[in-house]
Amino acid sequence: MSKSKHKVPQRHGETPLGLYLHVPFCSTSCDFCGFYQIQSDRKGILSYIDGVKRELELVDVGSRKIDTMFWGGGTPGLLPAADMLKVGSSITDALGMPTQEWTVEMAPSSVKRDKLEALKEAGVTRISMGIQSLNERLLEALGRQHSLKQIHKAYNLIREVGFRSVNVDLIFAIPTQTEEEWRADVRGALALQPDHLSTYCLTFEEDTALFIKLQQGKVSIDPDREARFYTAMWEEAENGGFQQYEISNYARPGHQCLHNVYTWRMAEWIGVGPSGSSQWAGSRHTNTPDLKDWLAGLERGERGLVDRTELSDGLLLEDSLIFGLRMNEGVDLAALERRFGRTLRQVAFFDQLVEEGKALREGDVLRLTPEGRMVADAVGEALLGRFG
Ligand SMILES: C[S@@+](CC[C@H](N)C(=O)[O-])C[C@H]1O[C@@H](n2cnc3c(N)ncnc32)[C@H](O)[C@@H]1O
Ligand SMILES: C[S@@+](CC[C@H](N)C(=O)[O-])C[C@H]1O[C@@H](n2cnc3c(N)ncnc32)[C@H](O)[C@@H]1O
Ligand code: SF4
Repeated sequence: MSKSKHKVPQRHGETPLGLYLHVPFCSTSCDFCGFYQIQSDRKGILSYIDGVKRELELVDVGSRKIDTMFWGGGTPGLLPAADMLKVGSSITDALGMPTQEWTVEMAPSSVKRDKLEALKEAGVTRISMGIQSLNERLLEALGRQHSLKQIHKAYNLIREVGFRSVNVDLIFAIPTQTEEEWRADVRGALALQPDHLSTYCLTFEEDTALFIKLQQGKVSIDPDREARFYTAMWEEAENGGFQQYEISNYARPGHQCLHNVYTWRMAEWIGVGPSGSSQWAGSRHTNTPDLKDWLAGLERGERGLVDRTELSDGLLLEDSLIFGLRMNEGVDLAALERRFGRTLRQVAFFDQLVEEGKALREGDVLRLTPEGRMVADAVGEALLGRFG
């Protein structure tokens, strides 16, 4: 596979604009999950649908179109088909259809034919399914509701209805998981023949069941084991013909998640729904995470924003470098110089990364080597504050 085939086209002119919709409902609470989610009930769902419509009335994008849309959660796929269609048309009536990509996250237990058909009819192009593992014991260790049988059934149904791209998510370094079990999970996921694979190292999020186990000393974190699992995944994915395009993401050519790529390139996005985050209109801001608080704010005619940070060129440059270096395409220092008016091609820190074998320089492009990608978090931390 040639590298060029993996390139995401660069947009010229306007910065791409994305819309993220947070759907906070779940039917269960997984032991690892720190995302804002609540148990679904009819009253909550109806007030949410109304809230999304109201929030969109407060978002003014002028004549701009949205390029990508991502419905994450929570479990967007938990909404009944008719409700998904209502939310979808509130968005497309207000902002138009996304011009390039529309992803909806589904958990295997929420996948139903009528929902998939409704989503396809509405214009969804990409389904992302959190399978997490193909090992029943590990699914249980994660507190997941679905079985292996449900994964296969849900995946086959998604393929039958037919979407342009299908992603599956896997988690690794789960307590008690062996390296061979992890390799088997990657091979098993690739055998499904998805277009995209996301692999996440298990993180212990505060207030989750697994975090409590960590505090009680019942499970532990081993960075060396995580590094071994990371390398194993890399080998298995490459053997299976998948190329990494970002630290956690692999895709067949032409199937990278554009919504994510644009956020890593520091484009603009608007987050709608409780806990939705935006990079928009000169600031980074997050909606209040609580459904009731979010609705109360909308009643008063406001989006209830918390954590507001004004965007500065320094912040955007720093994040363009941190997130850009996590992608295999790396960063084009000359392009960033043009965008931010800063000298970047002669920065000693980048030369040092090259000397240490952590990065490669090809003309104006700086990208991490495999060794560099293993320590991408540390590289990112070292970049903090350098350009602010
Ligand atoms: C918003 S979540 C959930 C999507 C969907 N509700 C589901 O469970 O299938 C998106 C993905 O993030 C990953 N994830 C969430 N919490 C994680 C954690 N603590 N450690 C590693 N990966 C995590 C999982 O792979 C999950 O599928
Ligand atoms: C975790 S990623 C990818 C999930 C999956 N692996 C895939 O490939 O579809 C989900 C996307 O949702 C966005 N996202 C997640 N939570 C968000 C929030 N609260 N506000 C805004 N965007 C969010 C992330 O920035 C990212 O672009
Ligand atoms: S992983 Fe998905 S299904 Fe599980 S609690 Fe989190 S959002 Fe809900």
